[in-house]
Amino acid sequence: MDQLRFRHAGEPLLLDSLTLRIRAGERVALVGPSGAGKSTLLALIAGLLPAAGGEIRVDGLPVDEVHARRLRARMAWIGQGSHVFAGTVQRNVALDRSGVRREEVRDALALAALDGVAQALPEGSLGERGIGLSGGELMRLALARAAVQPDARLLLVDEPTAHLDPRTAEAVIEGLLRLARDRTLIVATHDPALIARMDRTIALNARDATIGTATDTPTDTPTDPPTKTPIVTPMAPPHASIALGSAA
Ligand SMILES: Nc1ncnc2c1ncn2[C@@H]1O[C@H](COP(=O)(O)OP(=O)(O)OP(=O)(O)O)[C@@H](O)[C@H]1O
Repeated sequence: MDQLRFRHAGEPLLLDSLTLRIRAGERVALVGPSGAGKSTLLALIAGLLPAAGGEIRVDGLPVDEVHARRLRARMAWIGQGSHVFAGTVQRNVALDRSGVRREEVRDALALAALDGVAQALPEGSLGERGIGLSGGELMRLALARAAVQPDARLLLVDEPTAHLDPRTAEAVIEGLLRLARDRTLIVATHDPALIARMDRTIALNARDATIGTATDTPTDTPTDPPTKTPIVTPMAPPHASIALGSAA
């Protein structure tokens, strides 16, 4: 993205002159204090919010109304607010994709470690058996949904381990890493365990610091804690874009 600017209606500028390049297959943690704009940036990348200036490109295509439909198919949004409808976990994974094969759903459930609850009815669904799912299982349901979208090469993930106990969080992280093997991953998170598993950390500063400035840090090894002295890496032209992982 190049010189990206954004403000919520009636609010001060939240992101200013944000220039980033994310390469195909990279796993990137978007970090920063609450309110720094991590979820907002994910929504901008997804084309759910219009930028006030600058440009975001995904796989060379500008994220705008003209390309919205094509790009939507290339992205998957994974968040705790994922909607569930009345029906089993298995049906919730298949959604209304008429082309999805039974084996693909089975593989997606296995990837998200949901095979044991394939026939359960998520909480809030209207079925008779009302077994319900935990927060971690709902997050893994969102992972499994992304897994049956072969064209979704860019995973936009919002706080996948928030409010989860460490064991469940680890299961979600493992599922996410398996899913991201041949895809590009951008994850907004505060979780050091998840940050440590990413290739790179991009830190957004709070509004009262330098508005929307990003600092960019490689995450050296999985065992290293997130570094406290991020290196600012100004992007050389061509200012870029987010490239998508190639198909497996
Ligand atoms: N629809 C909206 N209208 C106005 N302001 C909004 C809207 N959505 C978010 N904001 C504000 O924009 C700022 C950034 O919010 P955002 O959710 O992107 O932050 P975040 O870094 O993801 O925070 P957290 O870590 O708490 O999830 C916050 O100050 C928030 O109150």
